[in-house]
Amino acid sequence: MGSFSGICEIVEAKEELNSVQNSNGIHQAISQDKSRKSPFLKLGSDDSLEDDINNLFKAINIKTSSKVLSLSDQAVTGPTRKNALKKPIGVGLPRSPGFGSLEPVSLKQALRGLCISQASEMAAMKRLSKAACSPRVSEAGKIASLYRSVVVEAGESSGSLNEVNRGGLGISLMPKESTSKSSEKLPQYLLAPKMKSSNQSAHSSPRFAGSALIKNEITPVTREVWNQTLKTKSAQDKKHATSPISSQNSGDYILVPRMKMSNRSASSSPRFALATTDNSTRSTLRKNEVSTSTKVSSSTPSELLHEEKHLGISSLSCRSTGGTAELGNIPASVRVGNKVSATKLRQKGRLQSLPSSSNAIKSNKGSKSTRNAPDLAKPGKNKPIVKNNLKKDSTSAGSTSNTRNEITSPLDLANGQLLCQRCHCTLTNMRNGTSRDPPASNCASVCAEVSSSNMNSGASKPELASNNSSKSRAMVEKPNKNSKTGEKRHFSQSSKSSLGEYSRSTSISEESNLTGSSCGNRPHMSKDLRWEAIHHVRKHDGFIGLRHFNLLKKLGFGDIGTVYLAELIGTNCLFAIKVMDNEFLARRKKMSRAQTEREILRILDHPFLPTLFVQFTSDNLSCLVMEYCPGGDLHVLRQKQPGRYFLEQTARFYVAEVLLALEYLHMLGVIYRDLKPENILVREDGHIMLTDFDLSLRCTVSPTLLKSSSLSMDPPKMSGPCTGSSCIDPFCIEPSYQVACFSPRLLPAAAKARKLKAELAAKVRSLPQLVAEPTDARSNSFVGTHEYLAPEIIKGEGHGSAVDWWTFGIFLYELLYGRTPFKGSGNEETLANVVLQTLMFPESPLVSFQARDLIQGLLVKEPENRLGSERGAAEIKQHPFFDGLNWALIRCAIPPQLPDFCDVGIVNVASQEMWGKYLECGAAREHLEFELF
Ligand SMILES: Nc1ncnc2c1ncn2[C@@H]1O[C@H](COP(=O)(O)OP(=O)(O)OP(=O)(O)O)[C@@H](O)[C@H]1O
Repeated sequence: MGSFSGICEIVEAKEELNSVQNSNGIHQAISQDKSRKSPFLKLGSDDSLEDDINNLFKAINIKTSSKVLSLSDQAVTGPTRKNALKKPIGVGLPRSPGFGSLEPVSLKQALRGLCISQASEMAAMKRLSKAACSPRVSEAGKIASLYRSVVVEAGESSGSLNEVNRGGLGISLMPKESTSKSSEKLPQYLLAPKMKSSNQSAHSSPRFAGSALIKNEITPVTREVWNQTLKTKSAQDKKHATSPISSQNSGDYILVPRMKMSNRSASSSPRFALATTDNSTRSTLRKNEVSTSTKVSSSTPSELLHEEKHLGISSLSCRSTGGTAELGNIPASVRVGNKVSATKLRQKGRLQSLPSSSNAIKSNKGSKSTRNAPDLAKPGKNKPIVKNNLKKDSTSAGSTSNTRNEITSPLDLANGQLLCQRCHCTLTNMRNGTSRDPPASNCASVCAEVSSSNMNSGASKPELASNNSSKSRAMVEKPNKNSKTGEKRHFSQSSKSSLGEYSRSTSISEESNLTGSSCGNRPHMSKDLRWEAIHHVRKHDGFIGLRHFNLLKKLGFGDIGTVYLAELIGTNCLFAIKVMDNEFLARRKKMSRAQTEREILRILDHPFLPTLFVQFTSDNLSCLVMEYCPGGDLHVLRQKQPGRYFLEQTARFYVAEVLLALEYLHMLGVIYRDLKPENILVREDGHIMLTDFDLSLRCTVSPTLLKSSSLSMDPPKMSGPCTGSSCIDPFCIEPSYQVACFSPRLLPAAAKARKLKAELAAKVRSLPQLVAEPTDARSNSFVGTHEYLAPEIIKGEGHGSAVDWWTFGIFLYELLYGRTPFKGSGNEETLANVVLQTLMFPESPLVSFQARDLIQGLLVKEPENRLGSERGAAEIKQHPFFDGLNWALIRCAIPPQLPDFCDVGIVNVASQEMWGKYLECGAAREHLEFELF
């Protein structure tokens, strides 16, 4: 009867099951059934034999069901469970005439019914197993999503944590070991088909493992995940406890592993955030190193000492940090990075144990004087026109080296300071109340601002972070309250133009850069925290001067001044300060050069040109505070290459960036006139920076939009696979100079793509072009460097912007061949060669036809026939040598090599009065500057 099936039966059966489970015996079950007088048993109570059989069947059913239930009890809930309970019983009953029927049944019928019942039972068990598995899987999914959510939550501020723990989560849901162990206990017929498949299948095996079983299996693994998560979290928490600021930057501490996964991110321009795995990792570590050094240089005692002495320049002292003890709290990736940094720092510390004079000399390795040392031995090598002896100072060298050697870690946690991995600023422990200095909160806001902006920027977060880490350092230390001295007066006497005022005035650009805008007036650097740092100092002290900087190292010296690496006191901001002695300049009639440079620097805003942060005059020293480039210059870099020349792809990268810089300068009406590898510095990210504008010529320029009709003079194209410039990869290596017969056989699709690309490139070429070439500019100055002088300059015919394309040709030649094309045994011979000698290419190294063709086009002696003379950079950019290069994305491209960072040496200048002693001027390859008219 149908009326006896259903919930009632199930409920009854369940109760029975509990009893059976407890009693472990059929007889007991039967007796209990009897004693309970269940309705089910009542049905067959009239016939003793059939009654017994029924009881027997029932007991069997119950026992079998109990197994199912015992296994599935915890796993199966709700409807599934009901079905599971119902079916083994409910299925058997209606089919068995004896069960649920008042009609008497024969033994045969009963036995048949038993068979049917058992078969049904097995089928039901199978179904149950499926039913049990399915929720299990979904529960596993739930657990997975739960963990995900937890992990996401834990790593909300750190994307890479998510990555890391997602990996862990995946593993946690595949408890192979426990699965196999559990499986061993199961009947073979249940296991075999399931266990052959994946782990997921193993979960589905009819072990009827409920959620508890799943939990048991997963727990050991998930515990690991949890532990990892918690460890990371606790490390973060501790960091947070150390500084609330760090919470916003916490993600940075795990950027290292994440960045390993990223493709093309920070290492190109940090700002533009693209770099490969290795590059980004290297970049990160190197940034750590740099930041470490920076941190060292900004140690508080030094600054206090500095403040006490009221000096613009002081010896540097460093304290031992307690960071090592705290490293356990830092994620491994960070620890590794910092270990590397610390190790390198210690090495640097050893280096710094040399007297400062040695440092100065060492540091000048990359400077012009030292760079040309090998060349000086050669006959006819240009000598500097003005070269003062290098002033050596050994004052407080010992103390400096000692203190530097004490440094162990950039993470100064013991002192409540952390080095922010995002902006490399020092994070002061605010939560512990150790920070009482207003600038700390300023840093907090600065960091918060950058952090939040970075957070908001989605995928580009790490890249932006790495960008800021390399470029920006915020201030945290307390201001120099005693520094409002004479310099302030200087600042109040602003003078913008006259040389007389120049010697006693202060910054023009300081005002323009800082007033009313914390971001300065350089859009491409607007996010740079160095603006904030300078702004803060100026706001606090009312001015900014030499006394606000710690000199760390002499970077080099040129014709008109000496360049130092300097740190803005109380911050971790590094700058290159060019210091020029006004008296010296006036004496040597070089004031105008200095002024030209200053004026040009003030208007620059380009990724491949220096940013002038501030300028001021202190004690008759004119100072330009600029971006610091830690990678040395291309002259030094070239010397380090095998064969002392660059590979063509490398050279192409550098000349392409230089070309963009020159194009920009020309658009501003600046003819550079002094292009040479020495003036091209390598940034931390491997991109270039064109410096040194004291020989530049300012002129007017009228940009012209050339229509397609006037662009018919496309340079001859070479046969080669890549003829288009539509590739999104700025440096996709599709050598257009590849000879067709060496090309791999092309698939039709590839050929089609190439054709499309070529067509697109043709269309791009036919678009109107903006040409801003100062073609009318003329100068009769005899300026430049002998080997780079254009023929028209030597001949004194007057020159214009085409001289930059000549020097560009010499520059490319030198990068590719390791020497300049017209170099003679002496300056005279060199000049004669430039005018008279035909351009020759050495057989070795092998250089592509395209490169040689470009050089040939540039080194045309008549400026009017020279490539670029008509349409400037736009013309040159279209040369096949640059085919396949995406100019718009070049600053996002991965540089050919990352620079070796110079040691942050220390110049121990005892007092500001000694600045003059450190001002040296000289030249490596002789600069010529004779105003003829
Ligand atoms: N921003 C910078 N970052 C790192 N190093 C720099 C920076 N600016 C200059 N230098 C180093 O200082 C040296 C001298 O600088 P610079 O050439 O600008 O001085 P100069 O007196 O104008 O020289 P020149 O004789 O070419 O006119 C450079 O060769 C370079 O090594």
